[in-house]
Parts: sequence; C-alpha cells; structure tokens
Amino acid sequence: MTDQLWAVLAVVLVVLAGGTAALTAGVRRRRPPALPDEQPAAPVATADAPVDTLPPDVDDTDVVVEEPSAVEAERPAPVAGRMVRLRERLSRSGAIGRSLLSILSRESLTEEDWEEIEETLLLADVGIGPTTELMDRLRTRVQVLGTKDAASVREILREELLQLVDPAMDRSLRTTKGVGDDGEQHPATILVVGVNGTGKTTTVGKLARVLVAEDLEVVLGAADTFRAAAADQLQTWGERVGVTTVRSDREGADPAAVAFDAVQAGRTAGADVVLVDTAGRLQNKADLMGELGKIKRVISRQAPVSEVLLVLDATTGQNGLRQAQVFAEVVDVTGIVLTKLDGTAKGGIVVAVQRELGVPVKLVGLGEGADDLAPFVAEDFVEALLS
Ligand SMILES: Nc1nc2c(ncn2[C@@H]2O[C@H](COP(=O)(O)OP(=O)(O)OP(=O)(O)O)[C@@H](O)[C@H]2O)c(=O)[nH]1
Repeated sequence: MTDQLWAVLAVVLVVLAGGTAALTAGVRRRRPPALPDEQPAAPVATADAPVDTLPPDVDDTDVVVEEPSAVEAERPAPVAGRMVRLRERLSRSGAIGRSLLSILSRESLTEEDWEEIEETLLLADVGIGPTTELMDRLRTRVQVLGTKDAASVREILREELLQLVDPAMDRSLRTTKGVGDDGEQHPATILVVGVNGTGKTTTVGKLARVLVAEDLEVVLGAADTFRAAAADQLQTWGERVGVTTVRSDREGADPAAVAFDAVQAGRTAGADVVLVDTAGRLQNKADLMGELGKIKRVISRQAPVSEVLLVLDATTGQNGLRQAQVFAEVVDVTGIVLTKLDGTAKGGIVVAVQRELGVPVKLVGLGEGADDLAPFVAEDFVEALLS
C-alpha cells in the first residue's frame, strides 16, 4: 500500500515538473543592440568601485544571451570516480605501464633491457628529463630489491610513476564565487584557450556538464567567434543541461564583447561559474597575445579571471607541447586539459606537459561522449597504466 502511495506521489511530482518546464519553455532573451546614443559613458575606475562597462575598443553591438529552452534538462553523470569508470579507455596509454612491468620483471636486467625501458618511455612522450630521472630511480631500487617477486616490482613501478605524475599538485578547479571591492558577489570565471581542433569547444561543453553535475550554476560565453558553428555547438551543449549561452551570430564579432557580456550575464543571474570558450588561433603570437590579453582585461572589469585552462590534444605529442609553450607565454595558464587521451599510446605527455609548464593537468578527455571528461587523479591514472 505504502509503495502505491509513493508511486502516485512520484507521478504527481513528474507531472508538476513537466508543467513548469512547459510554462518556461522557449524563453529566448535576445538583447537588442545598443543605440549609439545609449552607449555607456567612458568607464571611470576608482579603487573600490570596479568598472563594469565596456572599454571603447570593444564592439558590443551583436552579442545575445540565449537562455535554454527549459525542456527536460539532462542530468549529467556523477563526476566522482569518472577516471576509474573510464579506465579501459586508457588501455592504449596503459601499454607503457605494462611494457615497463614486463621488462622490469625479467630475471636480471641487461643494458639492452634498460635501453628498452628508455625507448618505451620516450615513445610514450614522457620526455627526456623525466625518463632519465625515472630510470635512475628504478635502477637503484631494483638493485636494492633482493627477491624480485611480481608484486614488489609492480609496487616500485607504481610508486615511481606516481612520483613522476606528482600527486601533490593542486588539481582542483577554482569554481568558488568571489566578492568584488564593491561588496557584490561575482562568479568564478574560467577562460578556456588552445589551438583549434584540440577539442576546446567540446571540452567547454563537457566541463559545463561536470559543473552542473556538482550543482553549480553555469553560464557559457562563446567567445570563439572565428567559427560561427562553434557558438552553435556550444549553445547545443548548454541547452542539453539547461545552461545559458552568451554568443554573437556574427562571425568575427569581438570575442572580448562576448566574454564581457557572458560574465555580466553570470553576475546578473547569480551564477557560480562563467566558462568562456575562445578561438585562440595560433598564426601569430602577437595577435594571440592581443586577443587573449584583451579578453582577460575586459573580463577582469567585472570579475577576476579565476582560471585559464589550456586544452591540448594528447595525440599531437611534441607538437602539442610546443603549442602549449606559446600559450603559456601569452597568458597565465593555471591548468591543463588533455583531450583524446583515449586514442593514444602517448600518455606520457601528462608528465611532459606538467614539467614543461609547471602547471597541473586538471582534466582529461577520454572519449567523445558527453560525460567523457574526468577530473585527473594521479593515483587512478597510474593504476590504469599498470592494469
Ligand atoms: N576521442 C576523443 N575525441 C575528442 C575528445 N575531445 C574532443 N574530441 C573530438 O575532437 C573534435 C574537435 O573538437 P572541437 O571541440 O570542435 O575542437 P575545437 O578545439 O573547439 O575546435 P575549433 O572550434 O575549430 O577551435 C570533435 O570531433 C570532438 O568530438 C576526447 O577526449 N576524445
């Protein structure tokens, strides 16, 4: 009987929720362009009142706020334990761990065996410095080891790989709201940068899902105005989880204007996080610096940039590393997202990129599915390499 009552109650709740969704469905707030005489006066900055109007070099005429049609927003998969759940996706990267384990387990290790170890690490893109370091430590520890049982060899390798990946790095995302000098709350702002094709827009979409799964209110800013389809793509990601996207319909619109309006929309809505996708074309370092610098500067008028995530395609190896260096020179990168780690045997790039930039890998892309983005957990990664 009690079961039946619960069932009836559940049906009533579903119907009510559906009704509410239907009432709000189709809301689409398109802000009309400002008329010339409505342009805000030139901003005046004071120490305790941050400017929240656009600087004169930002063209804000065609930015629109696309609210999601509130039809049945999806509930993204829980975030905790994603790396463990997606462990089999790392099977190609796992080849390094398994090869190392099998070589190290040989009865007595010859110079050829050590060369094989070196080659395995270099082929997996670990990089020369970390490879030499790991080999030195393994040589010492394997020598000291009396009996070479499989469990001890595995444990030594696990510990040493873990040290290389560095479990002490702070990999948390800065998603906490802040309070400005004016006493007003502002959202955390995350700028996502990287070369086109690395999976940037997809990552912003997936990251929105990660944050929504953690019950955070998110606004998306489609500041990749270089490619009109990128804004559509982002808006679709947002719609699916009931998140507003601020965008422009005009290809080549000022990305700083979109970023500014996205943060403003986030502030107005009391959102926790504003995620800003950028184009970040790499033809020319000065242009890149100009574009990202301007976006950062303009965002900072409303809220400090909490995090700059650099998206790197793990399959591009050394080339990807060079791109990463250029980005790190033009903007303060605070975290790395390594995408397409599911499709590569070059998992050593995790170590190499952290060493090169001194910045932690915070998230990894492990597939094309909507929830195939996982917070990077060093211990889980190393376990996956050895399983
Ligand atoms: N296998 C796999 N594919 C991925 C992953 N992340 C992104 N992709 C794919 O990579 C392709 C490029 O992704 P986009 O998000 O469009 O790349 P982008 O960097 O935004 O490119 P632009 O918008 O041109 O700057 C898409 O087909 C994605 O599905 C991942 O972790 N694994």
